Amino acid sequence: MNPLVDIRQFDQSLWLDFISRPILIDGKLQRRISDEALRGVTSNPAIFAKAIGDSTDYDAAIAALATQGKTNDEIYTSLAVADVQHACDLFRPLYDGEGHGSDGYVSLEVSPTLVNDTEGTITEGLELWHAVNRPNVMIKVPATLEGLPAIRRLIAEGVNVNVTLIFSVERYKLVAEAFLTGLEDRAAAGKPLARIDSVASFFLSRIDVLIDPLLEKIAAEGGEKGTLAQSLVGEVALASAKQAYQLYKELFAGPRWAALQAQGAETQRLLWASTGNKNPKYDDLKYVENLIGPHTVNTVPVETLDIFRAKGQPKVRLEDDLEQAQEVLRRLPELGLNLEELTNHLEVDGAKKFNEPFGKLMESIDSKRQQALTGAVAAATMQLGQYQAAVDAKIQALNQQDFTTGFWDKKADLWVQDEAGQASIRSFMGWLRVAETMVGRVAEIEQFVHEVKAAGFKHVVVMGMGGSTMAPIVFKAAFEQGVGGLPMSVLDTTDPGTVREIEAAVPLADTLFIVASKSGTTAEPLAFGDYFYAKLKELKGDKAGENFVAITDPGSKFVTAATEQGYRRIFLNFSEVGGRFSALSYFGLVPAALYGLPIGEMLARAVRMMRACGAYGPVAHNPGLELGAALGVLAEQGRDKLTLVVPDALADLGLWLEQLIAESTGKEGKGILPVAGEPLGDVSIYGSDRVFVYVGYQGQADAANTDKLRQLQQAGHPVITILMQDALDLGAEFYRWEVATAVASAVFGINPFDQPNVQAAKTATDGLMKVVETQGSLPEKTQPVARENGVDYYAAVSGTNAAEVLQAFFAQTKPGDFLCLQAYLTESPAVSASLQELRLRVQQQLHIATTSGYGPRFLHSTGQYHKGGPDTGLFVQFTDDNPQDLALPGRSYTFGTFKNAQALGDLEALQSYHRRTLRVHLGSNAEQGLKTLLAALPKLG
Ligand SMILES: O=P(O)(O)OC[C@H]1O[C@](O)(CO)[C@@H](O)[C@@H]1O
Ligand SMILES: O=C[C@H](O)[C@H](O)COP(=O)(O)O
Repeated sequence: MNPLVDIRQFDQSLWLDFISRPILIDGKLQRRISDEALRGVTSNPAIFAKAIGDSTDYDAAIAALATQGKTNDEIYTSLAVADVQHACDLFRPLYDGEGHGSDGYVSLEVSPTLVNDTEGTITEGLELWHAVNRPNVMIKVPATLEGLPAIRRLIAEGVNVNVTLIFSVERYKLVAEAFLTGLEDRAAAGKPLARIDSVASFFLSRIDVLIDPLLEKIAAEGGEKGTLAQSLVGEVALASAKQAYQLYKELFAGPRWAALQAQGAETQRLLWASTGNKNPKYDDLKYVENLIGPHTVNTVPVETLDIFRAKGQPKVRLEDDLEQAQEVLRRLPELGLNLEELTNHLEVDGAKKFNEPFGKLMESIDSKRQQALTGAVAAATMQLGQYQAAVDAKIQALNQQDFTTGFWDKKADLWVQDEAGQASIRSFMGWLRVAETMVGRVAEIEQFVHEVKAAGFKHVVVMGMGGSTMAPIVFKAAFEQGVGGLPMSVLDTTDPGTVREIEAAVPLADTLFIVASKSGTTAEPLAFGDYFYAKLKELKGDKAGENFVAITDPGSKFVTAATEQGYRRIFLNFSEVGGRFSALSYFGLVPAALYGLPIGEMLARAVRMMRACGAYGPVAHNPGLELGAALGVLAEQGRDKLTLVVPDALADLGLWLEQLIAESTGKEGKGILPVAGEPLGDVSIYGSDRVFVYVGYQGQADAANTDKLRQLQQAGHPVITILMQDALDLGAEFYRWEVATAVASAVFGINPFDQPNVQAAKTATDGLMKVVETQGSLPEKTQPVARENGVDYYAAVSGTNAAEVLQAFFAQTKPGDFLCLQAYLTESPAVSASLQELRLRVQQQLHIATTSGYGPRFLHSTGQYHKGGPDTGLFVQFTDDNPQDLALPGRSYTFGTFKNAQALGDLEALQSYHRRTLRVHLGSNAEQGLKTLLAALPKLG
């Protein structure tokens, strides 16, 4: 038995007189709707003042909006509208359902400053109606004399209206009249009347709060009047309500109403407001239990609702003792109390009660806004030596050309001149403002996180390739798991050993799997999804889908598949945001929020960087443009190896930057090669093809790196330093680097948003997989040139043993070349250490840049540069026997075969571009095989 539910049998609807972002996010409001028959929500300026002004819940959003240049009013409206929209969406099933009974509404009030302004109320009422853009919002308009014509007009416009601040039966009559006339105006204009709902909010406790002390004073004076006054104490509000209800019954009967009703009109129900008891002498449920009657609403504060749940006695009482109620109102004048005058006072006071907290709220928003505007983005120090003049000239030229304005206007001719290229560029510029859009989606994502935790999930696995998983990889390394977050793993390889490791490490039944693929067609994430879905099916049968979430573009085939498989949630990203530019969209933010990171703050920092980059008006220095111009000019002058130096915790930032820069710029034989994970060595080992970029933290000494960088700079190498305040600045840095990459691409005259040469490897892999499907295995096309100690060497160079082949392969090196290690192996500290050693030896002996990546991850990242960039790479591919291979459910091949096909396909692609390649097959033990190779490696150079 729950009184909150039982009250429904008396046709009274309970609404909640409160709203705040936390109750929207943490599932509390949803639970009240689903479990406790809550049927609507009302807000008012004082409620928002409490929710926004007295908490830090909205601070990140305020900062982001302030940075966008919004005024205090705009910030308030944006926050309130977002909450009301969110609540409307929670009530939407009720509103749309058969038993809606004119419920499912959320009310939003016009500014309390408009209480005596008819035109202002109409304008703002319509603005809010359009801004919320939900059929189940009610716009709250005060029942002042100036409010009445606004009510009529808004109703005629088809806006649902909650008339607030009604304190007397007389005024209620005028309110109902405004409603009826509004409907008649609408009918006369030939517009439909159905589903235009309105409530008349009659304020109760405030009446007693005003009148009781007056009555008590008279009572204290004694005599007959005193006795009468004593008998009326605490009775006036309820008596007014009862009389109003009788009037309601009269007004919504008879021919006038029948004519409107025939056209589908609904009555304007009475809503009991101000029903939280304010007098400790009274029962807490005084304004709830006594006002239960058919076709009425009571909007109840949280505390009162909880008391009613605990001990409420629902029963129709609204028409009890009607005569006595009349008597109460009739006899007041005998005591010299003029109810009309008194309630006028309540009206003035009511406006004040909303205006004062609203004013304080605006002051608090103002100070938070000012504070946000003082925040600066991390400065980039550029020590460019002999290149400084050329870079400055480029920046000046870009500024003269007003590049920043053109950039924000999406002028594609800043990059390429052909029409098809320009159209493609324009269609991928959604990332420019995606952070702004996501500011408005933070609450939705946080609500999802609560839902996931409430459902008992203990772990998250994000599965995808390239841009769909890079940001989560960075977050996991740069941040500790956040308070209230879930442990997170990322799967971005078809390597069976890694798949097994992840499977063994997570509690399968309690793990949420996120399949992230923009296109929804990338082979790897679909395979990961199939694999773990089959595992979950074994555990949970038809409920397997509960453990799966998709992030993909609208309309992708994957949307259909995920829907059919009953995925818990499908987040639709934005087709105009490309994979490597998607860190600040659902792809980065959903995993970040599940991991417990404050995504609102991260977005606020990103928006701050947007502002610095000219998103909201001209800027003297655009940090993204300046970095991009420097990188572009330096690359054109031969400094095309962007050597990233970072403290340990930021090591994985290199993976993200590698994809962004290499996949965007590495085409048409041009590009910037990101070199990540190469420890800094002696000045003497570096060629004149390097630019060093240090990304670290302010105030955190990193002497080993900074000393070496100083020496490099003194030796004439360009050095760029960016110092973040903390890891949350990654939001800003993602944005800075995205702009810089786009600008550097403009310097090269290329389209940064396509990846034409990635396809070559995919096509070759697809061809090989067809062979696997028909013949059962991959074709073995070539023989090794050398085979030694269980390790096979495949190359175009000749040699009779490992050392000779390695010698001959590396003998092809020219200054300005780079070594690229491609490891299609299970990632492990031992494998990584051997790869590092190989890099180090080559770097020290041949003085070339070295890169290293695990396959197939890099195929969706630096793979573009390998084939599309300049022909300066020496590629060493490592494969093994996949000793721990795994079958792929419903397919004729294993993860291992799939990975082998990817390796072989890419090798074919590299060779078709005449790249210098060496494939080393390490046999059954990759760790041992790498050591064997290192032992065989002769002195180079
Ligand atoms: O998100 P999707 O469509 O699965 O693509 C994954 C990755 O593959 C690429 O398209 C390259 O193959 C990347 O640009 C992208 O980030
Ligand atoms: O919608 C109505 C108002 O929000 C509310 O009931 C005001 O109540 P109060 O008198 O407790 O402020």
